[in-house]
Amino acid sequence: MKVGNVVGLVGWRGMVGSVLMDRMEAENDFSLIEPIFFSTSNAGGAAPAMAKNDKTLKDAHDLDALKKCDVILTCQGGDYTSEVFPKLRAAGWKGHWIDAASTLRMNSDAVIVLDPVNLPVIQSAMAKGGNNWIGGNCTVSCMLMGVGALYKAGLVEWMSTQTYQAASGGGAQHMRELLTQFGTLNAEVKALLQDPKSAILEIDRKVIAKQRALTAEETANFGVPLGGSLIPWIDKDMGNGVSREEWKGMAETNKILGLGEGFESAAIPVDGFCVRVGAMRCHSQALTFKLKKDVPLDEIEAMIAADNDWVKVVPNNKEATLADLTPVAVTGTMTIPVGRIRKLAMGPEYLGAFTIGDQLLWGAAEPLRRMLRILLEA
Ligand SMILES: NC(=O)C1=CN([C@@H]2O[C@H](COP(=O)(O)OP(=O)(O)OC[C@H]3O[C@@H](n4cnc5c(N)ncnc54)[C@H](OP(=O)(O)O)[C@@H]3O)[C@@H](O)[C@H]2O)C=CC1
Ligand SMILES: N[C@@H](CC(=O)OP(=O)(O)O)C(=O)O
Repeated sequence: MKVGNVVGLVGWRGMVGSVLMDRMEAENDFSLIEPIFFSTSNAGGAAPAMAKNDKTLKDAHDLDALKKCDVILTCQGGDYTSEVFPKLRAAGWKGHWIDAASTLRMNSDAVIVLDPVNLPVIQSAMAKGGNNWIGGNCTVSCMLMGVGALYKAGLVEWMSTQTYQAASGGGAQHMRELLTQFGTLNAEVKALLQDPKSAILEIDRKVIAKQRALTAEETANFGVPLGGSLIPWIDKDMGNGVSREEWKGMAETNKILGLGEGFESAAIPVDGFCVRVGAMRCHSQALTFKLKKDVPLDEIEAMIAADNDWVKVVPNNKEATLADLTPVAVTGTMTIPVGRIRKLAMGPEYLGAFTIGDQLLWGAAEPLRRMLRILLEA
């Protein structure tokens, strides 16, 4: 059935929402829709420049206003989803709900959308009348954009991930906190740094003393210092030694691929450690695969490179890695580089790879934008 073009946009001025708006403008998506802009804080205020006929912000809690939309696209966060979505459905709204928050992801009537990887899963749900389309966890989406080819080819027996996740995953305040900490540490040793004869161990002593002395205010978001350190725990404690971010790795990877519970084929084991590092907005990850058979490296590289328009195989040498396989190189781009691809010492079925993605683009905004296009063009 043709989907109408009245699209309610909630959370459009947040960090994820702003990236989404930029991408929608760049891809001319607004030419296809009649946007209605919602706000949780400024109903009645002026909508942004992309508004067409309706130039006033609507109240994002006004069910009657929301019900007028054919599609609602929200980047407002999980609390908003938990509060508004059930009420809207209970009120009989049958429109399409596209959401960046994790709240509904594992519901049986929701699809985790990442169309370059799981268009068949999306199309099958659409054919059955599905109307809940949820963006995946950023780490999982970026990983599958990079190495989805190996899963599609049925080659993966299991995968282990070791992540290096950026501050942006926590939100805008976390990015600010990281930079503030870097500044504080630099200020602490500025004079010593300017003196080329100063002792590095004295600098080191002053830095660690300052890190340990950071106030509760200076670590309000991460809880402990991140500048010059790392945090090997992301998201909630599942109570069984696994962080929620690590749990999502297996749960969401399989759901995106249409494997495991509710599907015909068994889930593929995915496990590892998720670590917050002092990068700004790119999530990086080192991957270890146990393949089902020994496949030559050149075939693996060709398979990965041909999978989608955004993945880029980076030759496994130092020069190419430093040029193309860092968060600094990838930030703000749609490219998903996959490098350091090599067979590991454990045997010919063991494959290593390293991949990076901008967690606000492929990790959050882009799969939602593309889902909107899929609905509008159906
Ligand atoms: N950050 C991330 O990496 C990812 C986030 N997500 C999901 O997206 C949700 C939103 O995340 P994120 O975009 O980081 O959240 P933000 O905090 O940047 O924005 C969320 C909302 O906060 C309100 N807000 C209050 N003050 C400001 C301000 N100064 N500037 C902008 N907005 C403000 C806005 O609502 P209003 O206009 O109504 O006042 C805005 O829509 C998350 O809760 C999560 O569910 C998903 C994947 C990744
Ligand atoms: N948890 C991710 C960011 C995020 O929002 O994830 P999710 O969409 O799964 O809640 C991180 O901190 O890097």
